[in-house]
Amino acid sequence: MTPPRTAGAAPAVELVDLRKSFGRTEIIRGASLAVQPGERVAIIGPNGAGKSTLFNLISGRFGPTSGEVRLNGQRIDGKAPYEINRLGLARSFQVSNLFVRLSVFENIRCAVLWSLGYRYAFWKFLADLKDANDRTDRILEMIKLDRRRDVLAMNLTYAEQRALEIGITIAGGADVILLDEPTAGMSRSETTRFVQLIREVTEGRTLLTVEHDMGVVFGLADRIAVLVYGEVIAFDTPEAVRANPRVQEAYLGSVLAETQARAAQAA
Ligand SMILES: Nc1ncnc2c1ncn2[C@@H]1O[C@H](COP(=O)(O)OP(=O)(O)OP(=O)(O)O)[C@@H](O)[C@H]1O
Repeated sequence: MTPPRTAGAAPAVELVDLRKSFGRTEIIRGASLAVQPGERVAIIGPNGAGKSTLFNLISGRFGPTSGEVRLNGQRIDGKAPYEINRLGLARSFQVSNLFVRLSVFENIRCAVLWSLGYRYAFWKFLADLKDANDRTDRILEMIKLDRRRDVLAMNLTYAEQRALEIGITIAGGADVILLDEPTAGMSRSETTRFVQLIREVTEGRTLLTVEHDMGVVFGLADRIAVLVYGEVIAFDTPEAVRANPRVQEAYLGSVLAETQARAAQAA
Protein backbone atom coordinates (compact mmCIF):
# COMPACT_ATOMS: atom_id res chain seq x y z
CA MET A 1 0.00 0.00 0.00
CA THR A 2 1.34 3.44 -0.87
CA PRO A 3 1.69 5.65 2.20
CA PRO A 4 -0.78 8.53 2.18
CA ARG A 5 0.88 11.84 1.41
CA THR A 6 -0.31 15.40 1.52
CA ALA A 7 1.26 17.43 -1.27
CA GLY A 8 3.80 19.85 0.08
CA ALA A 9 3.14 18.99 3.73
CA ALA A 10 6.06 18.42 6.09
CA PRO A 11 6.39 14.92 7.52
CA ALA A 12 4.19 14.43 10.57
CA VAL A 13 7.21 13.10 12.47
CA GLU A 14 10.79 13.36 11.30
CA LEU A 15 13.92 12.10 12.98
CA VAL A 16 17.19 13.48 11.69
CA ASP A 17 20.39 11.64 12.63
CA LEU A 18 19.06 11.15 16.14
CA ARG A 19 21.46 9.91 18.80
CA LYS A 20 21.04 9.08 22.46
CA SER A 21 23.68 7.86 24.88
CA PHE A 22 23.27 6.71 28.44
CA GLY A 23 26.65 7.22 30.04
CA ARG A 24 29.15 6.05 27.49
CA THR A 25 26.77 3.66 25.76
CA GLU A 26 25.16 4.96 22.60
CA ILE A 27 21.67 3.41 22.43
CA ILE A 28 20.21 5.33 19.47
CA ARG A 29 22.88 5.57 16.81
CA GLY A 30 21.93 8.03 14.12
CA ALA A 31 18.27 7.17 13.49
CA SER A 32 16.60 9.00 10.60
CA LEU A 33 12.97 8.53 9.63
CA ALA A 34 10.20 10.57 7.99
CA VAL A 35 6.62 9.54 8.76
CA GLN A 36 4.04 11.11 6.45
CA PRO A 37 0.76 12.61 7.71
CA GLY A 38 -1.92 9.94 7.98
CA GLU A 39 0.54 7.07 7.84
CA ARG A 40 0.50 4.12 10.26
CA VAL A 41 4.02 3.07 11.15
CA ALA A 42 5.13 0.18 13.34
CA ILE A 43 8.58 0.17 14.91
CA ILE A 44 9.91 -3.34 15.37
CA GLY A 45 13.22 -4.81 16.44
CA PRO A 46 14.86 -7.19 18.89
CA ASN A 47 14.72 -6.66 22.65
CA GLY A 48 16.98 -3.82 23.70
CA ALA A 49 17.17 -2.35 20.17
CA GLY A 50 16.07 1.04 21.51
CA LYS A 51 12.38 1.15 20.53
CA SER A 52 11.15 2.53 23.87
CA THR A 53 14.07 4.95 23.97
CA LEU A 54 13.05 6.21 20.52
CA PHE A 55 9.48 6.74 21.76
CA ASN A 56 10.84 8.58 24.80
CA LEU A 57 12.87 10.84 22.52
CA ILE A 58 9.89 11.60 20.29
CA SER A 59 7.50 12.29 23.17
CA GLY A 60 10.01 14.46 25.03
CA ARG A 61 10.62 12.23 28.03
CA PHE A 62 14.32 12.17 27.05
CA GLY A 63 16.29 14.82 25.22
CA PRO A 64 18.58 13.51 22.46
CA THR A 65 22.36 13.62 22.75
CA SER A 66 22.35 15.04 19.21
CA GLY A 67 20.12 15.18 16.15
CA GLU A 68 16.62 16.50 15.66
CA VAL A 69 13.01 15.50 16.19
CA ARG A 70 10.44 17.40 14.12
CA LEU A 71 6.67 17.42 14.44
CA ASN A 72 4.86 18.76 11.36
CA GLY A 73 8.10 20.49 10.41
CA GLN A 74 8.70 22.12 13.79
CA ARG A 75 11.64 21.09 15.98
CA ILE A 76 10.46 19.57 19.24
CA ASP A 77 13.64 18.01 20.62
CA GLY A 78 14.40 19.64 23.94
CA LYS A 79 10.73 20.51 24.59
CA ALA A 80 8.88 19.14 27.61
CA PRO A 81 6.32 16.33 27.06
CA TYR A 82 3.38 18.65 27.86
CA GLU A 83 4.58 21.21 25.28
CA ILE A 84 4.88 18.48 22.65
CA ASN A 85 1.42 17.29 23.61
CA ARG A 86 0.04 20.81 23.08
CA LEU A 87 1.60 20.76 19.60
CA GLY A 88 -0.49 17.73 18.69
CA LEU A 89 1.41 14.58 19.67
CA ALA A 90 -0.10 12.25 22.27
CA ARG A 91 1.46 9.12 23.72
CA SER A 92 -0.72 6.40 25.18
CA PHE A 93 -1.09 6.46 28.92
CA GLN A 94 -0.42 3.23 30.74
CA VAL A 95 -3.35 1.35 32.27
CA SER A 96 -1.91 2.24 35.66
CA ASN A 97 -2.55 5.93 34.87
CA LEU A 98 -6.31 5.49 34.67
CA PHE A 99 -8.41 6.94 37.48
CA VAL A 100 -9.64 3.54 38.59
CA ARG A 101 -12.28 4.89 40.97
CA LEU A 102 -13.82 7.13 38.33
CA SER A 103 -16.24 5.95 35.69
CA VAL A 104 -15.30 5.42 32.06
CA PHE A 105 -17.13 8.65 31.18
CA GLU A 106 -15.37 10.64 33.90
CA ASN A 107 -11.95 9.36 32.85
CA ILE A 108 -12.46 10.57 29.29
CA ARG A 109 -14.08 13.83 30.38
CA CYS A 110 -11.11 14.61 32.64
CA ALA A 111 -8.82 14.21 29.63
CA VAL A 112 -11.11 16.34 27.44
CA LEU A 113 -11.28 19.11 30.07
CA TRP A 114 -7.54 18.94 30.60
CA SER A 115 -6.98 19.37 26.88
CA LEU A 116 -9.33 22.36 26.83
CA GLY A 117 -7.07 24.02 29.37
CA TYR A 118 -9.07 23.43 32.55
CA ARG A 119 -6.96 22.45 35.49
CA TYR A 120 -8.26 23.27 38.92
CA ALA A 121 -10.50 26.24 38.12
CA PHE A 122 -13.45 23.96 37.59
CA TRP A 123 -16.03 26.76 37.95
CA LYS A 124 -14.73 28.15 34.65
CA PHE A 125 -15.76 25.14 32.66
CA LEU A 126 -19.46 25.14 33.55
CA ALA A 127 -20.38 27.07 30.40
CA ASP A 128 -18.45 24.64 28.25
CA LEU A 129 -19.56 21.51 30.05
CA LYS A 130 -22.05 20.54 27.37
CA ASP A 131 -19.35 20.67 24.68
CA ALA A 132 -17.02 18.62 26.84
CA ASN A 133 -19.76 16.07 27.54
CA ASP A 134 -20.64 15.80 23.85
CA ARG A 135 -17.00 15.32 22.92
CA THR A 136 -16.64 12.70 25.66
CA ASP A 137 -19.66 10.81 24.33
CA ARG A 138 -18.24 10.85 20.80
CA ILE A 139 -14.96 9.38 22.05
CA LEU A 140 -16.81 6.70 24.04
CA GLU A 141 -18.56 5.65 20.83
CA MET A 142 -15.27 5.56 18.93
CA ILE A 143 -13.62 3.32 21.53
CA LYS A 144 -16.80 1.20 21.81
CA LEU A 145 -17.25 1.87 25.51
CA ASP A 146 -20.46 3.88 25.27
CA ARG A 147 -22.42 1.06 26.86
CA ARG A 148 -19.90 0.95 29.70
CA ARG A 149 -19.86 4.70 30.33
CA ASP A 150 -20.92 4.50 34.01
CA VAL A 151 -18.72 1.54 34.97
CA LEU A 152 -15.74 2.31 37.22
CA ALA A 153 -12.45 1.95 35.33
CA MET A 154 -11.31 -0.65 37.83
CA ASN A 155 -14.23 -2.91 36.89
CA LEU A 156 -13.41 -2.99 33.17
CA THR A 157 -11.75 -5.97 31.52
CA TYR A 158 -8.09 -5.56 30.64
CA ALA A 159 -8.87 -5.02 26.95
CA GLU A 160 -11.50 -2.40 27.86
CA GLN A 161 -8.97 -0.62 30.06
CA ARG A 162 -6.57 -0.48 27.14
CA ALA A 163 -9.35 0.93 24.95
CA LEU A 164 -10.00 3.56 27.61
CA GLU A 165 -6.30 4.37 27.61
CA ILE A 166 -6.51 5.00 23.85
CA GLY A 167 -9.61 7.16 24.37
CA ILE A 168 -7.68 9.28 26.88
CA THR A 169 -4.81 9.53 24.41
CA ILE A 170 -7.01 10.90 21.61
CA ALA A 171 -9.20 13.05 23.88
CA GLY A 172 -7.08 16.14 23.28
CA GLY A 173 -7.50 15.89 19.50
CA ALA A 174 -3.83 15.12 18.79
CA ASP A 175 -3.14 14.23 15.19
CA VAL A 176 -0.03 12.17 15.93
CA ILE A 177 -0.56 9.19 18.23
CA LEU A 178 2.14 7.02 19.79
CA LEU A 179 1.01 3.63 21.10
CA ASP A 180 3.43 1.47 23.06
CA GLU A 181 2.61 -2.23 22.62
CA PRO A 182 -1.14 -1.61 22.47
CA THR A 183 -2.11 -5.30 22.30
CA ALA A 184 0.34 -6.66 24.87
CA GLY A 185 -1.32 -9.15 27.22
CA MET A 186 -4.42 -9.66 25.06
CA SER A 187 -5.85 -12.91 23.77
CA ARG A 188 -5.88 -13.57 20.02
CA SER A 189 -9.55 -12.62 19.64
CA GLU A 190 -9.14 -9.48 21.78
CA THR A 191 -6.12 -8.54 19.67
CA THR A 192 -8.06 -8.90 16.41
CA ARG A 193 -10.86 -6.67 17.71
CA PHE A 194 -8.39 -4.20 19.12
CA VAL A 195 -6.46 -3.82 15.88
CA GLN A 196 -9.75 -2.91 14.20
CA LEU A 197 -10.42 -0.39 16.96
CA ILE A 198 -6.96 1.18 16.53
CA ARG A 199 -7.59 1.36 12.81
CA GLU A 200 -10.88 3.22 13.29
CA VAL A 201 -9.68 5.53 16.04
CA THR A 202 -6.53 6.55 14.15
CA GLU A 203 -8.30 7.09 10.81
CA GLY A 204 -7.03 10.39 9.43
CA ARG A 205 -4.30 10.62 12.08
CA THR A 206 -0.68 9.58 12.09
CA LEU A 207 0.13 6.50 14.15
CA LEU A 208 3.46 5.29 15.46
CA THR A 209 3.40 2.07 17.38
CA VAL A 210 5.96 -0.18 19.02
CA GLU A 211 4.70 -3.73 18.70
CA HIS A 212 6.10 -7.22 19.16
CA ASP A 213 3.14 -9.11 17.70
CA MET A 214 3.98 -9.60 14.02
CA GLY A 215 0.33 -10.34 13.18
CA VAL A 216 -0.58 -6.88 14.47
CA VAL A 217 2.39 -5.24 12.77
CA PHE A 218 1.70 -6.71 9.35
CA GLY A 219 -2.05 -6.17 9.66
CA LEU A 220 -1.92 -2.56 10.78
CA ALA A 221 1.16 -0.80 9.44
CA ASP A 222 1.46 1.06 6.13
CA ARG A 223 5.20 1.02 6.70
CA ILE A 224 7.49 -0.73 9.15
CA ALA A 225 10.68 0.68 10.64
CA VAL A 226 13.15 -1.98 11.74
CA LEU A 227 15.42 -0.86 14.54
CA VAL A 228 18.52 -2.93 15.31
CA TYR A 229 21.13 -1.73 17.80
CA GLY A 230 19.78 1.81 17.65
CA GLU A 231 19.87 2.05 13.86
CA VAL A 232 16.95 2.03 11.41
CA ILE A 233 18.08 -0.74 9.07
CA ALA A 234 14.88 -0.70 6.99
CA PHE A 235 11.82 1.52 6.61
CA ASP A 236 9.43 0.24 4.01
CA THR A 237 6.11 -1.42 3.25
CA PRO A 238 5.36 -4.70 5.07
CA GLU A 239 5.98 -6.71 1.87
CA ALA A 240 9.33 -5.05 1.22
CA VAL A 241 10.42 -5.42 4.84
CA ARG A 242 9.45 -9.08 4.88
CA ALA A 243 11.52 -9.67 1.73
CA ASN A 244 14.53 -7.60 2.86
CA PRO A 245 17.51 -9.97 3.35
CA ARG A 246 19.16 -7.65 5.88
CA VAL A 247 16.01 -7.65 8.00
CA GLN A 248 15.66 -11.42 7.64
CA GLU A 249 19.19 -11.88 8.85
CA ALA A 250 19.13 -9.33 11.68
CA TYR A 251 15.69 -9.96 13.07
CA LEU A 252 12.70 -11.14 11.16
CA GLY A 253 13.99 -14.55 10.10
CA SER A 254 14.21 -15.78 13.67
CA VAL A 255 10.99 -14.05 14.78
CA LEU A 256 8.95 -15.45 11.89
CA ALA A 257 10.42 -18.91 12.43
CA GLU A 258 9.45 -18.70 16.12
CA THR A 259 5.93 -17.50 15.28
CA GLN A 260 5.47 -20.32 12.77
CA ALA A 261 6.81 -22.90 15.24
CA ARG A 262 4.37 -21.64 17.93
CA ALA A 263 1.48 -21.77 15.46
CA ALA A 264 2.45 -25.35 14.46
CA GLN A 265 2.61 -26.37 18.14
CA ALA A 266 -0.80 -24.85 18.86
CA ALA A 267 -2.37 -26.60 15.84
N1 LIG B 1 17.28 5.47 31.33
C1 LIG B 1 18.19 4.58 30.92
N2 LIG B 1 19.44 4.53 31.45
C2 LIG B 1 20.35 3.66 31.01
N3 LIG B 1 20.13 2.75 30.05
C3 LIG B 1 18.91 2.72 29.48
C4 LIG B 1 17.88 3.63 29.89
N4 LIG B 1 16.77 3.36 29.16
C5 LIG B 1 17.10 2.35 28.33
N5 LIG B 1 18.38 1.95 28.53
C6 LIG B 1 19.08 0.89 27.80
O1 LIG B 1 18.90 1.13 26.43
C7 LIG B 1 18.80 -0.09 25.71
C8 LIG B 1 17.56 -0.05 24.85
O2 LIG B 1 16.42 -0.11 25.71
P1 LIG B 1 14.93 0.08 25.16
O3 LIG B 1 14.02 -0.17 26.32
O4 LIG B 1 14.82 1.35 24.43
O5 LIG B 1 14.86 -1.13 24.12
P2 LIG B 1 13.57 -1.78 23.44
O6 LIG B 1 13.90 -1.98 22.02
O7 LIG B 1 12.36 -0.97 23.75
O8 LIG B 1 13.50 -3.18 24.18
P3 LIG B 1 12.23 -4.14 24.51
O9 LIG B 1 11.76 -4.66 23.19
O10 LIG B 1 12.86 -5.22 25.35
O11 LIG B 1 11.22 -3.31 25.24
C9 LIG B 1 18.80 -1.22 26.76
O12 LIG B 1 20.07 -1.77 26.79
C10 LIG B 1 18.45 -0.48 28.03
O13 LIG B 1 19.06 -1.12 29.14
